[in-house]
Amino acid sequence: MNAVLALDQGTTSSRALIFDGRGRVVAQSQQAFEQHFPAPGWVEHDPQALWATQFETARHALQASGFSSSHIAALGLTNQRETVVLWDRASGQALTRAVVWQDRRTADLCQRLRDEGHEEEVRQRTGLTLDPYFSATKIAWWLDRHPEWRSRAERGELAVGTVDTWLLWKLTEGRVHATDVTNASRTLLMNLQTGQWDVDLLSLFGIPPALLPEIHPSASDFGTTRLFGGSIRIGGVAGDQQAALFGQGCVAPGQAKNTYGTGCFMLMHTGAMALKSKHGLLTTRACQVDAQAQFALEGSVFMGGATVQWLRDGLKMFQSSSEVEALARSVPDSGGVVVVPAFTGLGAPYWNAEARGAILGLSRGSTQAHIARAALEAITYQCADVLQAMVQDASGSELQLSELRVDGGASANDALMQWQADVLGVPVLRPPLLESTALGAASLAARMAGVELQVEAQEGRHFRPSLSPNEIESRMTRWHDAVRRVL
Ligand SMILES: Nc1ncnc2c1ncn2[C@@H]1O[C@H](COP(=O)(O)OP(=O)(O)O)[C@@H](O)[C@H]1O
Ligand SMILES: O=P(O)(O)OC[C@H](O)CO
Repeated sequence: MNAVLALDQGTTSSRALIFDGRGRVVAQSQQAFEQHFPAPGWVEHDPQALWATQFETARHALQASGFSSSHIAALGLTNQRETVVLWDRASGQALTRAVVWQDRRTADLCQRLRDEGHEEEVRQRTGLTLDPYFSATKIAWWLDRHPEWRSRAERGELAVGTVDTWLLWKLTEGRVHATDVTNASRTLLMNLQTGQWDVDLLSLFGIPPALLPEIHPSASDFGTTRLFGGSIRIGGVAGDQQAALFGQGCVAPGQAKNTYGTGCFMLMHTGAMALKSKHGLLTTRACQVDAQAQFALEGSVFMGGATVQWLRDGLKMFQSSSEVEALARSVPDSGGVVVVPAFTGLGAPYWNAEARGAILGLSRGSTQAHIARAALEAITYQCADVLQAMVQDASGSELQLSELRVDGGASANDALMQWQADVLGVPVLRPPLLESTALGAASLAARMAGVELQVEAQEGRHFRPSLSPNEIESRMTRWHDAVRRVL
């Protein structure tokens, strides 16, 4: 059988999808889990909840499909990146909650390392910036506060990993402690060129090598799981944003996608070339399917769909995220209101961990609808800043961005996509299947199992830009003025 099971462990939910040989979804299951906010700026997940929801969704999807494990050619795993888990190798139990990518508790440590002059060296070696977003300072934070954990880590009794590594350990019942290059490239510990842990970086962050998993290409042998009745081969692992890039078919230099989930993550494939950004973007690994390393430029925006969650849960404007579209469309414009959703600082291209959110331009006539519209526009402006940086970085090279492919939960919002095309001045293409992340993981696994998915080309929806260059400029100027104020 050519069916493939994809597990997508995201920031707010775990999903499992079963694809047939043509890349069609034959069954799926999704479960949300609790978000923990123990202190301002802290975000944690219970590792056991990540595993339990992921395992349950896989079981449900298999049940719903009517397939048994013998029908599944391979399993592909994709995950929220940077989030780290620490566990005891003997018991397989986590020592503490996972520290999530959005968590800002290590802002001071990052600042200290910057003050000591390490920023440039870290950027050269990893392609990343010294920001609490990435895994290394989160691990250092644990070991600095728990000397006994450090001693146990040095003795090889503990294991650390991004979420893929934790789930692999669970799926293989402790037989495999591994990750792939895309996930490892988000830790601040992997040398971008060699694709291996960098001993100087391990020493800079004080991380014992015995804690870390092996790094493999994204399509490779990650062992087998026997938890679903038979034996299923795990053939693909990738961070969710790189998996989406692969799933959108962006495998050639210049092809780009933007995923609108909790955050927004725009990635442009740059082929075998690690393009260094001069405009605040990250250089990262794209999915690797053979011996050749692949690279991408990335702009990470922390508050994407999470801005809509805040309107829903924080301001109680509506019950379901999808209601934001009608509310925002009920006014012709934002009435001069600008929302800067810097709730957890600002990511690319600003990289400011201290900035906090603001609503500007309020008048007596401002309503919920104006704020909702301004919040959606803020998502599009943040992505426009990233695209602008990407175009500047790519100028002078052969990379040409002619359209932006989109996916993720919030890309279902037509208004958001139209306003996005408007401020980008570039067509936005939305495929019929928004689950590019899971499809990417499935394609990697299928490839490893030798059963390439024959995905049928299907017409997506195009959103074409409709604003004049002057209008784009005036909106972006107003946005940049607001950003300057929160910085
Ligand atoms: N119609 C919509 N308009 C705007 N935002 C939406 C819409 N539907 C979902 N969202 C937002 O998209 C996010 C969920 O997308 P998803 O891809 O499932 O995220 P993740 O993988 O980060 O968990 C949530 O933040 C939600 O508020
Ligand atoms: O879980 P998502 O889809 O919000 O993605 C999270 C990113 O991987 C964080 O870098």
